[in-house]
Amino acid sequence: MGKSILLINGPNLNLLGTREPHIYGSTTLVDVENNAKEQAKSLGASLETFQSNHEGAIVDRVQAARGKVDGIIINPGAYTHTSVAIRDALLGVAIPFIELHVSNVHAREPFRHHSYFSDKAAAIIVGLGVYGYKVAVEHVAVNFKELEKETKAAL
Ligand SMILES: O=C1C[C@@](O)(C(=O)O)C[C@@H](O)[C@@H]1O
Repeated sequence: MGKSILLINGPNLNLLGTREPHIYGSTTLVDVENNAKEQAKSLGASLETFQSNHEGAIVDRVQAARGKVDGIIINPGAYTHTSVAIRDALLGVAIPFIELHVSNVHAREPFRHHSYFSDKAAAIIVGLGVYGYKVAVEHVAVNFKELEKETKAAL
């Protein structure tokens, strides 16, 4: 059966395409989400999208995914650097996730260098622009089962 994927974008990513385009590019979130859905479909997977500027709403959405989703792709936006609550939600539902950043956070302000997600993420994608979403969808749709097996074997 095809994978079920949840794509979550955090605060201010609704402004993608218009927000600081020199950093985040000119593709809008609607384009990113539609492309991701089409791509998932072409790989035999299904993909739902969620964007919120509110930490608790993201926690609620992650909790609602419990038992229903094979993998989460999350760009937590600024919550990357602050949110123990979203980290705990992801660990609580035990769904493997990919952490994604459009920009290379490590080449930016020092406060962006720390992430509450990276040590628990199955993979981290930074600095590929919106192309990162394409890589993430392909990885979850095609490779995630293999990855789970490898991770379990290594434990
Ligand atoms: O909102 C964002 C977007 C971001 O997650 C990125 O996609 O590059 C990087 C974060 O530091 C920032 O707060």
